[in-house]
Amino acid sequence: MNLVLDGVSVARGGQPVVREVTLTAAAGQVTVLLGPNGAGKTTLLEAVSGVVPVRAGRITLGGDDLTAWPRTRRARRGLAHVEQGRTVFAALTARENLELVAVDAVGRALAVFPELEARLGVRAGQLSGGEQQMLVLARALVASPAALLLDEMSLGLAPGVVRRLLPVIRTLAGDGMAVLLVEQFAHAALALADAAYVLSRGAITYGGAPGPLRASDDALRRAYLGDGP
Ligand SMILES: Nc1ncnc2c1ncn2[C@@H]1O[C@H](COP(=O)(O)OP(=O)(O)OP(=O)(O)O)[C@@H](O)[C@H]1O
Repeated sequence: MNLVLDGVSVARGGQPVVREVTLTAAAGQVTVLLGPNGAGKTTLLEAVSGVVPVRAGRITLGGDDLTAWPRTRRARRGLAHVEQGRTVFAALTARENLELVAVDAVGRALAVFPELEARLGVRAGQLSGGEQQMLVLARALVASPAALLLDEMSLGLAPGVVRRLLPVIRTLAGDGMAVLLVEQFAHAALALADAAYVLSRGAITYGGAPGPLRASDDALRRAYLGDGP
C-alpha cells in the first residue's frame, strides 16, 4: 500500500513548521527523508501517525483518507511509527517484547538478528543501544505493518551498529512494506533508499531518485539550505 501525503501543513505552538508537503512512500520501497536539524522531519512523521493534527492537506494509505482519524485507528489500518529514542518495553525481557507482537515472533526475529538469541532472557532496558534497536526493528518486521515510519533509529549508535541495522530496512521493504525513514546518516540512508526527499525549513526542496544527492555533496548541501538540488 502506498502512503501518500498531499499538501500537508502542520503548525506547532501556533507557528507553521511543515508547509504543503507532498510526497509518496511507495509500497515495497525505502523512502528517505533528510534535512537539517529543526527542519520539521519529526513533526511530519508525527502528523502522519496522528500524534499532532495537520492544519491542511491529506494523508492516505492504500487510498484510505486517514487525515482525520485518531492515532489508534491509523495503527489498526497498518501504520506503525517507531519514534525517536528506543521504544522497547524496558521492564520486559527481549523475548517478552517480541512475543507481545506475535506468538511466532521469536523465531522470525532470530532469523534476521541471530545475535539476539543469547539476549532473549535479558530485560530490554539492560540491552545495549544497538541491541535495543535490533529489538525495535525485529518487532516491526514481525508486526509487518503496511507502512512503517522510522525516526532517526541510528541516534546515539556507533557507525558499525548502524551499518548492521540499515540493511534490515531493505528486508522490510522487500516484504512489501512502505518504509519512510528519517535518518541523520545521509549517505548511508541514500545508499539503501529507492526515493529521497529533503525537507528544509518545513518545505520539500528535493524529491526524486537518491542518485543526484549521492553523486554530489554540493547537491545535498544546496537542498539542505533550501536552494534546490
Ligand atoms: N512540541 C513542540 N512545541 C512547539 N514547537 C515544537 C515542538 N516540537 C518541535 N517544535 C518546533 O518545530 C520545529 C521542527 O522540529 P522537528 O523536531 O520536527 O524538526 P526535525 O527536522 O525533526 O529536527 P531534528 O533533526 O533536530 O530532530 C522546530 O523549530 C522545533 O523547535
